[in-house]
Amino acid sequence: MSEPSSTTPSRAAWKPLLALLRRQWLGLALGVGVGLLWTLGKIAVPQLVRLAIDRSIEGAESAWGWAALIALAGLVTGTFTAARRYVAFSQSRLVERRLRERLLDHILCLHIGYHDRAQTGQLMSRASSDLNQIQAFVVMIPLTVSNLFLVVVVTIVLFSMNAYLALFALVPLPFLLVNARTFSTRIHPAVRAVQQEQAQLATVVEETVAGVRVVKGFGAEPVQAKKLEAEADDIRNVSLDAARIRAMHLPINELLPSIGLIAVLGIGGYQVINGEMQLGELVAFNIYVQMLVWPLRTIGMTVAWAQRATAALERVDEVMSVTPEIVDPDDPRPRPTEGAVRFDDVRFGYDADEPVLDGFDLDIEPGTSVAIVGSTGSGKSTVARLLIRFYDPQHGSIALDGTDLRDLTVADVRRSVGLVFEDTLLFHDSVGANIAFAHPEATPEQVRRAAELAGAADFIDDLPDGYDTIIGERGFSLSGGQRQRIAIARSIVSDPAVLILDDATSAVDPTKEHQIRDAMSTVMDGRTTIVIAHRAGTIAMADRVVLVADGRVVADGAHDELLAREPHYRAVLAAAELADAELADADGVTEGAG
Ligand SMILES: Nc1ncnc2c1ncn2[C@@H]1O[C@H](COP(=O)(O)OP(=O)(O)OP(=O)(O)O)[C@@H](O)[C@H]1O
Repeated sequence: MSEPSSTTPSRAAWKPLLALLRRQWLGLALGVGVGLLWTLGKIAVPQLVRLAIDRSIEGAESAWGWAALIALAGLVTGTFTAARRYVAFSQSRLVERRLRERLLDHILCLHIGYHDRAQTGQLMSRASSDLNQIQAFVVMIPLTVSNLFLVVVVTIVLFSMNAYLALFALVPLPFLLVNARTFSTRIHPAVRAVQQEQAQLATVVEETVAGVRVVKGFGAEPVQAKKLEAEADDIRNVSLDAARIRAMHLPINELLPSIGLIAVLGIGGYQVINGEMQLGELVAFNIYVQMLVWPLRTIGMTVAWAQRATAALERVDEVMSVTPEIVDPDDPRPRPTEGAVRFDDVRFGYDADEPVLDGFDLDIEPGTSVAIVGSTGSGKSTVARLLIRFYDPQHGSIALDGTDLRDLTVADVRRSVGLVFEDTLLFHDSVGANIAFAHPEATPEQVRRAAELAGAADFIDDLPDGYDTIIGERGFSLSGGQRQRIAIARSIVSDPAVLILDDATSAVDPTKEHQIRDAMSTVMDGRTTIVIAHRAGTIAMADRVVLVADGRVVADGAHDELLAREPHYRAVLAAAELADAELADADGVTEGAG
C-alpha cells in the first residue's frame, strides 16, 4: 500500500474527483451558466402571471398578449431545463468514464498477487456501482448550484413582495430539505437490498431453467420450488421495508408545502380582501412558494448523495492507493531472444513466511526442453508464474539470457516467455482474434503460421467461417483438444524464446493426447520449453526431467534414467497416472468438453 496520507481519508479520496472536475471546469461552468438562465426564466414567469391578472382586472390590457408572453417564457424556460440537464449529464458521464479508465488501468497494472487476494466481485462493484454513485452525485453539482441560486433569488423576491406573508409561507419549507435528506439516506440501502434480492432470485431462476435436466433427473422440483419461494419471500420483505420508508416520508413531502399554501391563502387572501395586496400578486406569490418545493428536496437529496459519493470515492481510493509491486526498471535491458533460463537459489512463497520454493536452482540451455515433475502442490506451476514475472522471488534471482527479470520490462518478459495455461480461456471473439489476442498487430500470415505450428490449422479451416468463426462463450463449441491447440497457437504467435506448457494435455481425453503431443513437439523444436506435466508420455518428450520436492530440485536427468534410479519419481508418476485413470473412469472423458 502507498504511504498513509496526511489528510483525512475522505479528503484524500476526493482529490482525484476534484482534479477531474477542475479539468472539466469549462463544461461544468456551462452547466451552471445554463442553470442560472433557467432560474431567471423561472423567476420571470410568475411576474408575467401577476401582471396578466392585475392588468386584466384593471381592464388596462388584454389578457391575450400576456398569455402569449407567458407561453413564450415557458418555452424558453423549457429549453433551458433540457439544456441544463443535458450538460449536467454529459459532464458527469465524462467524469465517470475518466474515473473508470483510471481505475481499470490501475487494476490491470496491479500485480497478480493483489488479484489473488482481492475478491473479483468487490473489484467489479468498484468499477460499476461505486462509479455510478459518483456519477449520480456529479450530475447534481451544476443542478444544485442553479437550484440554490433559485432558492436564494425566490426567497429575496418573496420577502420584497410581502415580507410578512413570506415569513409564514416559508417556515415549513426548510423541513422539506431535512425530510428529503433523511429519506434519501434511508431509502438507498433499502433499494439496494431489493436489487440484490432480485439479482439473487434471477440467479436461482436462471439455474433452475438452465439446469432443468438435473433438477428433473434428481426429482428435485420440490427442493427447487422451495428455494424460489424463499427468494420470493425475501424480495417481498425487503420491498415492504422500502415501501414503509416511502410511506413515512412522502406524506411529509406533501404536507409541508400544503401548510405553506394554507398560510399564503389564509393570510394572503385576507390581505387581498382588505385591499393590501392585489390578486395577481397573491397568485404570483403562491407560484413562487410552490417553485421552492422541488429545489429544496433536490438540495436535501444532494447532501445524501454527497455522503454516498464520499463512501464510494473512499472505496475506489482503497484500490487506487495500492501501489503495483511489479514495475518496469528505469533503464531496461534489451529483450532476450536466446532462451537461456536460470533460477539461482530462489526462495518464494505466496505468503513470505511459508516458502513454496526454497533453494530452487535450475539451468536450462537455449533450445532445450525440460519437464518439471512433482507431486501435487509441490510448486511446479509456481516456477512458471515466477518465470513470467507474475511474482518476484523473495530471495535469489531468475534470469533470461543472463539478465535478471527485474532488469527487463514486464512486456519484454511476457513477449520472451510464452505460457499455455492449465485452463484455457477463450474469449467471445473470432478464432483469429483469439490467437492474436495479445498481439493485435500480428498479420493473418503470422496467425496462420502459429495455427499450423500448433496443429490447429486443419480444424480451423473446417470451421464454418474459418479464422472468422466466433468461439468462446455463446460461440461455436470446440473440443478440449481444439481449445488447447488454439491456446498453444496463441502463446507462440509472438515467437517467444521460451515456452511454458502448463499441463497442456490435461484437458483432453488420454486417447487424443497424441494430437496435442504432435502440436507440442512441433512448437518445442529449437525453442526452450518447460513442460509441466503429469503424464509419462508427455514427460518423455522433454530432453530432461527435473523432480521438484520440498521446494527444490531433488533429481535431474533423462526420463528413463530417473525411472530407473529414483523411487520418488516412480511414485509421483504412478500417482499421477492413477489419478488420470480414475478421472477417465468417473467422467467417461470425451473430447467434447469445449
Ligand atoms: N495464488 C496463490 N496464493 C496462495 N497460495 C498458492 C497460490 N497458488 C498456489 N498456492 C500454493 O502454493 C503451493 C504450490 O502450488 P503450485 O500451483 O505451484 O503447485 P503444483 O505443483 O503446480 O500443483 P498441481 O500439480 O496440483 O497443479 C500449493 O500449496 C498451493 O496451495
